[in-house]
Amino acid sequence: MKDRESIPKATIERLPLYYRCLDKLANFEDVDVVSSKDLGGRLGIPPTQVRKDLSYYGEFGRRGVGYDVFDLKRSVGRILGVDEVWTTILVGAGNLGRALVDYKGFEKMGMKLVGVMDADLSKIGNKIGGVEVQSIKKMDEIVSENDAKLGIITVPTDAAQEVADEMIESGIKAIWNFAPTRLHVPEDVTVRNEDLAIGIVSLIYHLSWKKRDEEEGK
Ligand SMILES: NC(=O)c1ccc[n+]([C@@H]2O[C@H](COP(=O)([O-])OP(=O)(O)OC[C@H]3O[C@@H](n4cnc5c(N)ncnc54)[C@H](O)[C@@H]3O)[C@@H](O)[C@H]2O)c1
Repeated sequence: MKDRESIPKATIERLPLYYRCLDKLANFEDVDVVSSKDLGGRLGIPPTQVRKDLSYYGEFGRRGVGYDVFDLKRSVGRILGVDEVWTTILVGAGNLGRALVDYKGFEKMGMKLVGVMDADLSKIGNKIGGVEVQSIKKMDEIVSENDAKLGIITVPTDAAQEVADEMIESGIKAIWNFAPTRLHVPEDVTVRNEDLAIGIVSLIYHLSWKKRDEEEGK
């Protein structure tokens, strides 16, 4: 494997796409061998890019034959770390929190939800996606009992930093943040911000410029 620091961020972000596609090929389409052209074609990624991305991590597949789907899925899974179970907590059992807890697809990516917490007393004891909502006061206990390292934040913006601080204090090392705000965290904590509004606004931007061009007869 190449020096980890030299691997482009874009390559790392494509790995989960390869993994999901390989999982589909192996488990739902019974495909044994796949070429970089076919794998890339399914994802809209040029085959040269597929080969380059994988080459950062070693030698996979055989020239002229392709990749063994099962082997490559296992290798990419290992590279990503999704072959392990990552115990996870979620804070904020509201609309978005509920939707995320209900989605079972994350389990395939190694995520195991061990606790859902909220500050609203009326929500404590309710079950969402089969998981009982617990008090935010139980965070330390839940994190240490389950050795949780991953935290998901689905609270309103003004509560996000406070929740992040509590998570870090209790031992969480990676945060998936859905609140549209920048979190301040120590260097050894990784944050991924998922700002859903950015996606829709960028679509609206394109629609709006197309409309303006049409109005001007361009
Ligand atoms: N709902 C969506 O589709 C959506 C889309 C984009 C972004 N978001 C963002 O996700 C976050 C949640 O949105 P939502 O629609 O689910 O809100 P919501 O109001 O339905 O849920 C928020 C939950 O957080 C809990 N909460 C508030 N403060 C807390 C604290 N200090 N500790 C623990 N729990 C606390 C509330 O009791 C509530 O259950 C917001 O930051 C929002 O901007 C939501």
